[in-house]
Amino acid sequence: MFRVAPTSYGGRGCFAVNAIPKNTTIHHVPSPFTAAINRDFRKEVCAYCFAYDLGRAMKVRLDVASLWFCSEECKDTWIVEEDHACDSLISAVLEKIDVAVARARKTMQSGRGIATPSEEYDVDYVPEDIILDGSPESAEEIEEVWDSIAQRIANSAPVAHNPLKNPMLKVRLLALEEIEWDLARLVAVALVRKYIESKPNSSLPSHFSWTSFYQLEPHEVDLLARVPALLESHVRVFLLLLLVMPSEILPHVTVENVRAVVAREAANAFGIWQLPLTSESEFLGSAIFPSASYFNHSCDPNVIKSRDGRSMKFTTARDVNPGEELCISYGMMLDQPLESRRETLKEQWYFDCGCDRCSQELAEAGL
Ligand SMILES: C[S@@+](CC[C@H](N)C(=O)[O-])C[C@H]1O[C@@H](n2cnc3c(N)ncnc32)[C@H](O)[C@@H]1O
Repeated sequence: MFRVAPTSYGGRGCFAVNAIPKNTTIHHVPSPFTAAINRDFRKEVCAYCFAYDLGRAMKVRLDVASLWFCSEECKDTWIVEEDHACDSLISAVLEKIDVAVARARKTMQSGRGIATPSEEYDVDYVPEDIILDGSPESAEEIEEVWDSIAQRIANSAPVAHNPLKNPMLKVRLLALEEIEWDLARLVAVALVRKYIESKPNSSLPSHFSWTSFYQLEPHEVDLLARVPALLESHVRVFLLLLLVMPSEILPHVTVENVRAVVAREAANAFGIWQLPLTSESEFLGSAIFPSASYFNHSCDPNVIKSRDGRSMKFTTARDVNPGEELCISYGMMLDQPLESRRETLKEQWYFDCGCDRCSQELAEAGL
């Protein structure tokens, strides 16, 4: 129905191959490649269908990992579709992250100082001066920070059951901030998918494919230019994952792969919003649906995106001609005047909007 091809103004986009009538579902993605519910909502949002009941706690909890569900059915379906499809590694890694972070944060809060996050960590990679000094000012500085992290890791041999050499540093490292904790979960699931896809005879469905995810446009430099402090967060997430990931996934916990995820999460993730969607809806988390990330934004979109449970659906808002680009709206800014609309897009998605409506309004304003 549509194909992905280059646009004249903003990378690749989706173009109708044939005429498409209004109200046609042109794309449906059953489940995210990776997603994370924001920490504040973890107990209030179903980890399978993303239902949110005005702040009421979900009734059903998975025994391992901090995952709550609105029903036994959602829990059982999540176990089969998500966890079993990935050798039960998703629940295992989420549990390991949560135990390590929660324990380290408790230790920090209590001021007790020394913590032993887990006896089972078999790596002792943590560089001693990991708490970065200042913010990166250019792409080169970002490279330098990651190069130095990668080098130090390459130089420190993993030692099985090494006693923690610098326990306070590890506690500081593991006591992630809320958004880092969410990001660690999102990155961890992506790396589990990568590991599963790399196994011989892997039969993961295409929406779980790391290869497809990797083809998305990275936005690391844009993101760090806007929020430089996130570089330290990315490094902390990387080091945490090195410390907690199970041995079979550890080879995939590389600087390159972790950067690949955080760089693609920016500007490609879809918000998980409270439904029905209104300007008052709570922002519950983020999800990545790689095949849906090729839709560019238009301030006069011909496609409506909608979430149904954990799936995303894309439906034409009007009749579309063959060859016409299919565009969605990235956010709720369409009612705003030209200038503030363009500011929002620049601030949140890092681009100067090249859509027809903006071009026309810019020309009318003599800009
Ligand atoms: C989710 S991706 C869309 C697919 C992207 N064009 C690609 O090639 O991968 C979002 C990025 O596409 C570009 N983009 C999307 N809509 C645009 C628009 N209206 N004007 C200019 N660039 C746009 C921006 O670079 C934006 O950060």
